[in-house]
Amino acid sequence: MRIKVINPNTTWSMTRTIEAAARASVSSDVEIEAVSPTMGPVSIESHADEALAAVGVMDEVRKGEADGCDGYVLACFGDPGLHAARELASGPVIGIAEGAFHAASFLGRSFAIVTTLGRTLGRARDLVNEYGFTRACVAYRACEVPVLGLDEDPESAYAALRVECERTIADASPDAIVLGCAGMAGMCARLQSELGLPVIDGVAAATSLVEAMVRIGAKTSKREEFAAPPAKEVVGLLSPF
Ligand SMILES: NC(=O)NC1=NC(=O)NC1=O
Repeated sequence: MRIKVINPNTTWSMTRTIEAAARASVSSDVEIEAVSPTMGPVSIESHADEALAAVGVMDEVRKGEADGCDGYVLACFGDPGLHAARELASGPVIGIAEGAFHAASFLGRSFAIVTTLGRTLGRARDLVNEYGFTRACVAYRACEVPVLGLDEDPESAYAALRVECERTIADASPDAIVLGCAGMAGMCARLQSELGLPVIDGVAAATSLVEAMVRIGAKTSKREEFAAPPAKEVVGLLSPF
C-alpha cells in the first residue's frame, strides 16, 4: 500500500515533521510518500494562501494517480483543495482537519481546536460545520504562533501552545483537544502526556484512517460529484491543468 501525504505548503522542513508523524501512525507494510508541491505559499494562514495551495495539491494528486498511489492525506488544517483532490483521486483522500474531528469524536462528547493564528479559526469553524461536528466542537482557540514559528522556534512555540491548551481546558472543559496545524504534529505526544487528556494530531489521524479505508477496499465514489472533472481547455498560467 502506498499513501501520499501532501504538505500543501512549500516548507520542506515541515514536510519532514509531517512525514515522521505519518510513518509512525501506519503499519509496517505501508509506504509513505511525503511531499510539498513545487509551487505555492511557504505557509498557509489565509484564504488567499489556501486558494494558491489548492493548485499544488491538485498537481500532486495528479502525479500520485500516475504513480499508482492508493490514497492521500492533505496535511494542512484548512483541508485545501480537498474536493478537487477527490475528483482527481481514485482512492480515499482525507484532510487532517476532517480526520482529526472524526478521531476526537471517538474519544469523548466534545473537543476543542487549538490552532496557530486566530484569523484561521473562521475556516476551522466552517469545516466543523461542513463535516457535521458543530455540537461536538466546544471551543475555537489560537496560540497566535505563526505556522513557520513552529519550526523556527519550537520550544517557545510549544510553550505558547501549551498555555493556550491549558486555558482552553479551564474555560471550555473539552474531552479532547485537536491540534489545528500539521506543524504541531511533533508536539502531540508531549502535550497529551503533560495535559492529561487526549490530544489529536490530524496527520496521524488522517493517515491511519486512509490506511484503514484502503484496507477495506474503500475508494472515492465516482458516481456524480467526485467523478473526474469534465475535460476542458484551461488557458494561461494554469494551462498545464
Ligand atoms: N491552521 C493552520 O495553521 N494551518 C496550516 N497552515 C499550514 O501551512 N499548515 C497547516 O496545517
